Amino acid sequence: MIVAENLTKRYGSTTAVDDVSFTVRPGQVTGFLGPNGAGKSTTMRMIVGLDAPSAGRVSVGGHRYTQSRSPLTEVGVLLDAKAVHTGRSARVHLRAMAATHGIANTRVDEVIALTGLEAVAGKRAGKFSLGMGQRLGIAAALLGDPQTLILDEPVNGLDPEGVRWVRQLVRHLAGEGRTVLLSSHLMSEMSQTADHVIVLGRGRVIADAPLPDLVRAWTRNEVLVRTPRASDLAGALGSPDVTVTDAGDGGLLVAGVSARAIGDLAAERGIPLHELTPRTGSLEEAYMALTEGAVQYKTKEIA
Ligand SMILES: Nc1ncnc2c1ncn2[C@@H]1O[C@H](COP(=O)(O)OP(=O)(O)OP(=O)(O)O)[C@@H](O)[C@H]1O
Repeated sequence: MIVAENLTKRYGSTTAVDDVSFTVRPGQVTGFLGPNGAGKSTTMRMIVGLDAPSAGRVSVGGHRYTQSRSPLTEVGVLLDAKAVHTGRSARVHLRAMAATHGIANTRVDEVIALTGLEAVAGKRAGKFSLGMGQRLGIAAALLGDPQTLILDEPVNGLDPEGVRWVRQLVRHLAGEGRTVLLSSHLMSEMSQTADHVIVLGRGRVIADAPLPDLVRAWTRNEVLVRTPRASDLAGALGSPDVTVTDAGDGGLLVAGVSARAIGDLAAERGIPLHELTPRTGSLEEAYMALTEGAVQYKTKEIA
């Protein structure tokens, strides 16, 4: 369990993390989301003691990470995959890490196999591609078989097979009862991976909820309807709670009423339906709505 209480980090006049409190629970994958510069990495660095909070506190497994006698076996961390780039081979790098914690070389071989690095384990890690470096960072995080995993953008640079592997891995680890905190900007990936999400915006927590609840709260369910009598159906649906918009190509997007109710109404009025498709909102839509006012680096809308 990770517990942050009123965590704050200031760099000069910039407040990178502003009075942030949250709990990351075991047995589930918690996604850590937010626009660029929202404070995710800074928060993660404070969790593992790489940055000292300006105010507040954070504990992992009931105590401060820096007070841990055996950090590698308690918390697996992937913060900056580039930080592992080294003149040593991947295997030697992992063995050196393992030696500091009395971890056997057989475990090094295990994590090399688990992360698909066997073919390149003898090569200099400094020559690794982005994806290989990322796999090595994940191997290092798993080395001590830790109860808690903190992974900052673990799928960055991975190929589709690697992305899927990370998803399956973290779901498996959470299924074993571990605590997993994972950041990513890839919303479709996050929606398949996380059970719970914490969203930061300009250094503050702007959402902390189970993923399905967040999507439900910040998106609206719509129904795509196609009928040759669109204006008749739109008229029949007319009510202050229902919005009907033209979806083009003879289609209507209807919000505020279920697909079943639309189907029943159409049948009652003898209006033929050619399509009736419920559309549930996505995490990406929810995220965009939620962070609209918290995006620091806005891009120009492409017409
Ligand atoms: N060492 C530092 N010195 C000064 N400012 C910093 C430092 N580290 C981070 N910041 C600032 O703190 C804010 C939060 O940055 P942080 O890297 O934590 O955001 P993030 O959510 O991880 O962003 P990204 O998604 O781009 O990785 C930013 O405004 C950043 O410029």
